[in-house]
Formats: sequence, C-alpha cells, structure tokens
Amino acid sequence: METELADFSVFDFNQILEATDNFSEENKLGEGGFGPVYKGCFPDGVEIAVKRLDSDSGQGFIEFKNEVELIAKLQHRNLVRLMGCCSQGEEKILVYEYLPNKSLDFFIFDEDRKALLDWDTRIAIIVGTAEGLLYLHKHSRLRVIHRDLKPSNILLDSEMNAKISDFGLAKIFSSNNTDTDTTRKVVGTYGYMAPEYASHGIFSIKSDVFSFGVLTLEIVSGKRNSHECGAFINLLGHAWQLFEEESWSELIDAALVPNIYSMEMMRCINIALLCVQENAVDRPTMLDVIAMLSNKTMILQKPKHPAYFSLSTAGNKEAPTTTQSCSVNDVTISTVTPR
Ligand SMILES: Nc1ncnc2c1ncn2[C@@H]1O[C@H](COP(=O)(O)OP(=O)(O)OP(=O)(O)O)[C@@H](O)[C@H]1O
Repeated sequence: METELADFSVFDFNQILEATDNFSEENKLGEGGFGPVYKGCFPDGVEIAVKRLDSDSGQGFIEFKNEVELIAKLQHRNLVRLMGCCSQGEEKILVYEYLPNKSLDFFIFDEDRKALLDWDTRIAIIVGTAEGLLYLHKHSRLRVIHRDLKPSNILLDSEMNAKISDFGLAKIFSSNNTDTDTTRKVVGTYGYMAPEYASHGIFSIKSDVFSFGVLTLEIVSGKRNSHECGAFINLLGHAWQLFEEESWSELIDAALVPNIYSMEMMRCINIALLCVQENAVDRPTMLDVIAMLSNKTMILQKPKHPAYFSLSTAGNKEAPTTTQSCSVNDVTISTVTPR
C-alpha cells in the first residue's frame, strides 16, 4: 500500500523488494557512509535509487517520515529528487530519482573519462552546484547545510547537469534536531571539510562554501585535493601558490586544451580560493559566489592563504599532505559549546 502525499510517497517494503529484486547484488550501485544504494525499477518503468540506511537514526517511523517529508520538499533543478521513504521494523529506506550518468568523481578523476568534460560542461557543473547550494542555504523553506559536499555527491543527469545528493541526511542523523551550530557526530569527508568543522564540529553555511571551493579547484585541475598533490602541500596550497605567482594556468587540467576561456578559468580559481580561506568570515556566501561567477566584470578580491596551509612549509615541495580523503560519517568528536 502506498500513501500519496502530493509528490511524496511512503512505499511499502514489498514494493521496494520487488523493485530492487530483493536488494540483489546486480542492482547494487555502491555503498556510502549511510549504507548501500540499489537501483530499482517500479512496474510502471520508473527507475529509482534506493538508499538502505544502515545505522538506525534512532527515530520512530512518524519522526523519520516527517523529517524525510521535509527534505523531499526541497526541490530544485540542481538537487536529486527525494521521491519518498519506506520503513519497516529497523529498516529505514530513502527512495530517490535515478540518475544514469553516475557521479562527478567517476569522470573528473579518470584519465580517459575526464576528456568527456569540456570547459563548458565543467563550468555548467560548477554554476549548477552553486545554485543548488544557494537554494539549500537561502531559498528553501528550511535552511539546510549539506556538510558533505564532494564530487561523489554531485550526480549527473543524462545531459550532464549537476544534481546535489545526500542533502538533509546529516539532519536525520544529527544527535538532536535543533538548529545548533555544533554537532557530536561529524558527517563529512576529510579533504573537503572546513578546518573549524573538522577540528571543532562547528558547521555553518561557510563550511559548505569551503567544500564548494575544494570541489571547484578539483573540477578545474582534474586532481583530488589529497592524493595527486603530495609533492605540493595539498591542492589548496598548490593552487594558492600558483595564483600568487601568476602561474595559475599550470593548475588547469591538461585535458582542457588552452583556449579562449582562460579568463573564465582564472576567475574560477580566484573564486574557489576565496571559498577555501582559513577564516570562515573571510569566505563569501553562495550568493556572493553566484554574483562573482555570473558577473564577468566584477573585480574579485585577492584570496588570503587557504586553510591547511602552513607558510613554513610553503617552500618545501616535499611537505606531506595535511588532508586525507576518507569518509568520517561515523566519527564522533566532542561537542564544542557555542559562545
Ligand atoms: N540517485 C541516484 N542515482 C544513481 N546513482 C546513485 C544515486 N544515489 C547514489 N548513487 C550511487 O550510489 C553509490 C553510493 O552513493 P552514496 O551517496 O551513498 O555514497 P558516496 O557518495 O560514494 O559516499 P558518502 O556516503 O561518503 O557520501 C554511488 O556510486 C552513487 O553514484
């Protein structure tokens, strides 16, 4: 039985079992920090992605359903649509629209596939992600901080438009549902987490802005913030140094042949570096970012040095990386009391 609430549905567990062929291995799309994701298909041909949450959110069905329903109301062309949920016993399941083209990391970090992303596609992904994030921060009825923005959470539709996934999940799993700015459970991934969030659990729209900056530098360079820049502090420090030396063109992905867009690329790097500045107050808001991206004549500020950048190691090309890429959805850290 299915309860219809406008465009939100509470699905029966049997419908989900049938759609995913009993959560078969063949239908498994992957596994994230919240649990495995399966492809499914309803009898009417509608394709879905089913996220089987593996750690109990601690909520009862009504509370879970209410929370999911609120998240499902967040609808924007750059957000993956949450179609509904299902709960039976300990099982808690989220049902999303299915996106056929996998996630951004599948393309951007692969030597062959990255060639499929020309500059027009990349800038459209950057702008689309910025718009989706602005909607979460400002224009949606709820104010949502994503907390885990990264290439694997940017899904691509059949026309390679960016769709942010996993938004609102941190809220379901947070220890309480009040709008506090600290958390006992860090939901995020090293390499994309702002320093104040990684070390003190303090999150705000500015911690998402930081992740957006890292993501943008990765899209422009085709390199991960952690692995491939071992010889250069990390991607952020490397990008900042090149920008300071006016050698920013060295950062551009070799798959993007030098072309007439170089001014736009430079502006993108500048904007990304403003987003990854160490102090949250110095970072722009997503509204500022969109204004800077769309107004090509707006004069951009000079970025201060990025987070995780030590001036003492700046000249040391052998300096170890200060970030790692690993999901810390289950890491618990001590709560910091807000002042
Ligand atoms: N709506 C969807 N349509 C198609 N594939 C999806 C959808 N949602 C998730 N996937 C795929 O399922 C896999 C797992 O996704 P999930 O978001 O749970 O994990 P992740 O992003 O890899 O890690 P994390 O939980 O740390 O964010 C990924 O390969 C992702 O591309």
